Amino acid sequence: MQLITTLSDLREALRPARRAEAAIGLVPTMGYLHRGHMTLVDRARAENAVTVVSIFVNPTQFGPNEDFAAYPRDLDRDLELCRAHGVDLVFAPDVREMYPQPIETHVEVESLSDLLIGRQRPGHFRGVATVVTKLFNIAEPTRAYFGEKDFQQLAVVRRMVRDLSMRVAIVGVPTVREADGLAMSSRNVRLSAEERQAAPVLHRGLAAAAARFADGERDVERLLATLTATIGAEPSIALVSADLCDSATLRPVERVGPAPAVLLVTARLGAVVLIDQMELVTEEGP
Ligand SMILES: Nc1ncnc2c1ncn2[C@@H]1O[C@H](COP(=O)(O)OP(=O)(O)OP(=O)(O)O)[C@@H](O)[C@H]1O
Ligand SMILES: CC(C)(CO)[C@@H](O)C(=O)[O-]
Ligand code: BAL
Repeated sequence: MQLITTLSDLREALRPARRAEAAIGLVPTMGYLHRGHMTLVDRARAENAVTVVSIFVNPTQFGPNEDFAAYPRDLDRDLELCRAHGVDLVFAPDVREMYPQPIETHVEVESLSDLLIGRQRPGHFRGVATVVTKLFNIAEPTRAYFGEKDFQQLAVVRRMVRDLSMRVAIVGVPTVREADGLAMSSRNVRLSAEERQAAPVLHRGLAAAAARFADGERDVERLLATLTATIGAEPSIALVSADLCDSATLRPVERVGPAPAVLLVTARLGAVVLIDQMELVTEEGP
């Protein structure tokens, strides 16, 4: 496995694969890797000749009062995990390498970036779409892997790739959870013991609403009431948002079905903001 920190070195390292027309899988991350990331890596390894993991805490997707500085980082531990999972190249540039001067060109998916998390984090998805475009231009992957945990981000990336005719195939990977249901996330390490104890209620709320849906409930207000009441029973959690949206457009739905819908939740536990999601798909399917 090779650790690469410059754009030119990554392009050079990928030259043999490109000459051989070998498939390149890219897993973009912000590091502090966990089993959720490694499911993306394992998928990339299974489907490509070369697997690249990028580790870059992208400053342009964090707002002024967000946790860029506090975001967990441990490159040595990340490299050990990547080595153990057979990653070929780890691309871990510093901010100066990715942004040698302030950039004036931005990518933004208009219809998907200012609602839901985009309303809570103005400019976030412009930062995400722009840095992912840079990563795609640098690595020129055959496939790129993103988690369904960041459901809105995945929708933004899919729409960007479609709109800009990018040649990369986007692969969505289901959310990986702890045994108690909490979605694995780098930010979980910042939870206090009490907050960690309370955090699984996010998943419990989603599961309770999904169970009502499976029992035939199609009324959006009732499904959201189940979600919010379950989470609201946990006093140490501040619910930021709970939405039931069309999975493709992320617009609120009046009733669920037949198009797939998704429950999206954001909550604050002390200084940590966590997100989670759960899709609701009717038997009729899409
Ligand atoms: N539990 C998980 N299951 C599936 N994919 C995940 C999971 N956690 C992260 N990912 C995916 O890994 C990629 C990198 O995410 P990132 O590095 O931001 O980690 P993270 O765990 O989402 O951290 P945080 O949410 O705290 O920023 C993203 O595509 C993300 O959706
Ligand atoms: C996709 C990504 C690596 C872009 O910085 C980040 O948003 C993330 O880790 O989800
Ligand atoms: N996966 C989350 C990326 C962020 O919070 O910036």
